[in-house]
Amino acid sequence: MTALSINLNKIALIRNSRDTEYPSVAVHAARCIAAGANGITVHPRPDQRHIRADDCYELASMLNVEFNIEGNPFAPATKSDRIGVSDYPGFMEIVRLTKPAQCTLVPDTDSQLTSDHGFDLRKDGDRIAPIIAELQGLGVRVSLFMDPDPLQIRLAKSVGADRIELYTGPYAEKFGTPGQDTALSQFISASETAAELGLGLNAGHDLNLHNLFLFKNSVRNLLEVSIGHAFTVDAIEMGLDKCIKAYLSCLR
Ligand SMILES: CC(=O)[C@@H](O)[C@H](O)COP(=O)(O)O
Ligand SMILES: NCC(=O)COP(=O)(O)O
Repeated sequence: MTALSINLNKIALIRNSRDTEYPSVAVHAARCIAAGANGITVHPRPDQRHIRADDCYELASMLNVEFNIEGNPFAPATKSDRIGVSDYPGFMEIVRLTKPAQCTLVPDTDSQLTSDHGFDLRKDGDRIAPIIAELQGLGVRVSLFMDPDPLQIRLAKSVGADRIELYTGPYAEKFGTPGQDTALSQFISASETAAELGLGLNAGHDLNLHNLFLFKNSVRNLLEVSIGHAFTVDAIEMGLDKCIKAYLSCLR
């Protein structure tokens, strides 16, 4: 079964647009879980534009499903500019304090609009390896955000990752166009490389109710998808419970 992990970034984005605690990220997480979500994902960025360090602490204290924290391991500590909002202690400090089931390392720069590429481990492998070892020493499963590049996936294995998360933006972009099958074939071969190496396979970014079923039924051994952007809009249109069930039905 492929686990559905709901990314709550966009709920936090709405919350942060006013000086209020509504909507509560924790309450929304509980509602997603009650509706059948298998996990919760957050991506605390240094500017705390959406998910804050405080959200991570609260979620870590309450979740009874897999908690996946995504981010750049080199993201530095920053000062909060909002009254009542804690400073951002640095990505690795958040993970040390919360010890989630899984940490997905993502090579985002601090100013990026969103995540839009995987690691280049030829460049970053040497400095990522000790971080992976530290997290695993804390009992945290480590996944690396990767492009569907077999060479890079082999390097992910060599630096000790437990899993990779395939960045599915390029697949989503080509879905429904003449380039769809070529794009998908890259992810299929990447999944076969991961399976050959014994790397667990996750996937995420721009997955939705239109493109998820084909992806899930094309790649091998997909363990988890993390979905937030499209899910949030779909839930507004369909209702949360119905939306969770619609996404789960794509994963059966
Ligand atoms: C790593 C990834 O693809 C997403 O999980 C990421 O969290 C999206 O970040 P934003 O929600 O800030 O666009
Ligand atoms: N890792 C992908 C994720 O958590 C959510 O990505 P998106 O569905 O918001 O594009």
